[in-house]
Amino acid sequence: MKVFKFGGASIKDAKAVRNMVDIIEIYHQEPLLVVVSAMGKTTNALEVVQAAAWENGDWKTEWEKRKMFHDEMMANLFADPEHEVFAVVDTLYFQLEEILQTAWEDFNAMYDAVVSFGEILSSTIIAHYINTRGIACKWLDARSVIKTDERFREAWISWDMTTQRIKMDVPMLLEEGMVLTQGFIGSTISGETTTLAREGSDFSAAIFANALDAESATIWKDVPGILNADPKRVANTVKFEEISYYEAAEMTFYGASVIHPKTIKPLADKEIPLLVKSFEHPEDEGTRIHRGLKTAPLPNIIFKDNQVMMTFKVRDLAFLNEENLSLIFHLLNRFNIKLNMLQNTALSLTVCFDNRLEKIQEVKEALEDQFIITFQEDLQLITLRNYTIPLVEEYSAAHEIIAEQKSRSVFQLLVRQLD
Ligand SMILES: Nc1ncnc2c1ncn2[C@@H]1O[C@H](COP(=O)(O)OP(=O)(O)O)[C@@H](O)[C@H]1O
Ligand SMILES: N[C@@H](CC(=O)OP(=O)(O)O)C(=O)O
Repeated sequence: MKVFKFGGASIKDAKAVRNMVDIIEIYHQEPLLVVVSAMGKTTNALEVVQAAAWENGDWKTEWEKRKMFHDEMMANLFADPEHEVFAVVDTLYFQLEEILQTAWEDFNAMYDAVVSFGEILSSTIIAHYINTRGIACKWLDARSVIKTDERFREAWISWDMTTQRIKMDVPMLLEEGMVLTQGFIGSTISGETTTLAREGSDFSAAIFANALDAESATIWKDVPGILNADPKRVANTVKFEEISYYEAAEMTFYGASVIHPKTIKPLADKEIPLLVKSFEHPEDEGTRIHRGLKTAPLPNIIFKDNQVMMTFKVRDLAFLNEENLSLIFHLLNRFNIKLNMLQNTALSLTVCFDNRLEKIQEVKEALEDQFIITFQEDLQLITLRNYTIPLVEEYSAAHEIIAEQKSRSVFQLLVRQLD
């Protein structure tokens, strides 16, 4: 069996959804599980709705716009205005409005309950539409099989339970037709909705592929495959025909946003190839990520925006020893901060991480007694993997460099973010 994943860009309007189903039509004769994300920018919109509702502000204006977006999508896809999908989606709207009017104690739990509706709505509409195209399609609520802990907004998978449930439920459904489910969402043991962190639908596809021992997982994107850089930022990019799991894992770690970083491991563990293909040109080869390549890795350029650099300096002239370092790392881990670069001297440690709301304040409050803490925002991290000297010179000359670091294959420049 195969697993496909279609992200927000591939289902951003009715034309895109029709194109997605054209692709499915080619493959649905063999067992197929399809994971979808929310349509277009719905997740961003629902984040705004939820934040407004949390503050008892005006959530209705943005929500009405999102409802209209989905209504227009359905009007475009379903010729029959009496089609049952309209009533089903109305019920979902009603459920979400109830959630938005509930008094929540935990911001993150409320976030997951609300934002997950992006995927629930898209999968409901698309499953009905696929059926109208004469393809048998079973809708699966991913929350019934993807089980997680209670870290709302960035939940961790309970692997044993998830694998067991997928193995128990999905093969039966696949006997009746293709299965359509949601990326990004799961639930706790007690049934509360969780999400796997932004852009987590690629990871969901990898989880399903792993549990079902799929022959391959295909992620359909608006690019021809994995390129040596984001084509939105760099001209004349080159597509990789194939790369190793190792290369792909490193690229995503440093911030190549084409695939979610957690996607690679579940596939590599079972040696399931990952194909990244263009939904605009489905006949083209795309990029194949698999095991054991001997080819020399090519240079690639990766950008990470909105970085903060933080320096911890000892308060006396005692050196920054292992005990100090472990205290800092322990707290960074507790606040779920992933370091993108780090440097140390005898008296200080400098780290760089994604500048997310409240993180700087949390770290400062926790460690200010022990260290002098300074920080600088609005930075960009540029990672040049398998770099060449001319590439380093080109990027160094074009930016104001705040810090830099190099190893044998990776050159990192922390620079002031250009507008
Ligand atoms: N190395 C890269 N190769 C290809 N695309 C990249 C790369 N790095 C970043 N991207 C960006 O990833 C985008 C596709 O990912 P994303 O927008 O998350 O898709 P979706 O949300 O539809 O799953 C591309 O449009 C491109 O701008
Ligand atoms: N809809 C979620 C999950 C996701 O992965 O989306 P996409 O596949 O469009 O990146 C998000 O926007 O974060």
